[in-house]
Amino acid sequence: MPKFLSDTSTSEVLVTGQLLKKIKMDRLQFNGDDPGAVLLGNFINYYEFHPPEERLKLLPSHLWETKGNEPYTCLDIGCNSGDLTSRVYECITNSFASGEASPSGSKNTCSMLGIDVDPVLIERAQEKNKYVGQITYKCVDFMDDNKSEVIRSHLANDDARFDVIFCFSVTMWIHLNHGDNGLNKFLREISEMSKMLVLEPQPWKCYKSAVKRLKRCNKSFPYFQKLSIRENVEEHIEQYLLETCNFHKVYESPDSKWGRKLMFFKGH
Ligand SMILES: C[S@@+](CC[C@H](N)C(=O)[O-])C[C@H]1O[C@@H](n2cnc3c(N)ncnc32)[C@H](O)[C@@H]1O
Repeated sequence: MPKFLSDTSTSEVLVTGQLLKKIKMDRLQFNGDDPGAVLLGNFINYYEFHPPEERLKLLPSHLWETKGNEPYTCLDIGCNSGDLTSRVYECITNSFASGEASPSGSKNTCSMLGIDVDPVLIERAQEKNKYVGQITYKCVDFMDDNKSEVIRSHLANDDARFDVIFCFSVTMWIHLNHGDNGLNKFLREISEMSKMLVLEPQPWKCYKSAVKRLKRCNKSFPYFQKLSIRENVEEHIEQYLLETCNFHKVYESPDSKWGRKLMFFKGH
C-alpha cells in the first residue's frame, strides 16, 4: 500500500517522512542564502528564471499520436509548480484541434498527471491549475518503490501505458541523489510505463554548477563523488534507452539557450 502522509496541507503525498523532513530543512537552511542551492532541484521560483517559452519553442507539434478518440495520457515527472506542464498541455491540445497531430482532429482530448517530490510546489501547481479535470497534480517521489499504484491510477487499466512521459530537467537530480544505478533504474521504469519519452537531460556542466552551489552552504550530494557516468551523461542516457530499454530516437531539438536539448524516444 502506498504511504499517504498527512503532515502537509496537500491532500495526497507519496513521499517518505524522512524525505519530507529533508525538504523542509533544506528550505529553512538555504532560505535567505541561496534559494538555488537545493538538493532535489525543487527551486521555488524556477519559472522566473526559466520561462516555459524557451522549451515550448523546441516542441514539435506532429509527434503526439493518438488512437481513435481515447484521451491522450501524459505524465510529467518533476512538474515543479506546473507552469511548463500547463503550457505543454495547451500545445498538445492545440495541435489536436488544428489536426496537426492526428487526422481525427479536434475530437482528441488530453489527460495529464504532473508529479513532484516537493509538496509546496505541488500545492502551488494545484492552486494555479486552470485545467482542473484535465491536469492533475500529485506529490510523489518517483524513486519511491510504492509510486506505481498512485501513478497507474491515472491510466485506464493495469496494462495501459502513458502515451508520453516528460522528464524536463529532472535526470540530473535523480542521478545526484540516487547514483548511476538510480539513473538507470529511472530510465528502465519510465520506458516500461510509456510509449514515448521526452527527455531534457542536463549536461555535465550543470552538475558542476549544482555541486558548487551546495558546497557554498557546506552541503553535498550523496552520490556525486561515486558517479562513474560523468562528462558523457547525455550520451549514456541515449545509449541506455536505445540498447537496454529498446527505444528508438525519433526527434532531437536544437539546443535551448541553456545548452539543453529535447530528445524524443519511442518504444517498439
Ligand atoms: C529543475 S526542476 C525542473 C522543473 C520542470 N520539469 C521544468 O523543467 O520546468 C526539477 C524538478 O524535479 C523535481 N524532482 C526531483 N527529484 C524528484 C523525484 N524523485 N520525484 C519527483 N520529482 C522530483 C524537483 O522537485 C523539481 O521541481
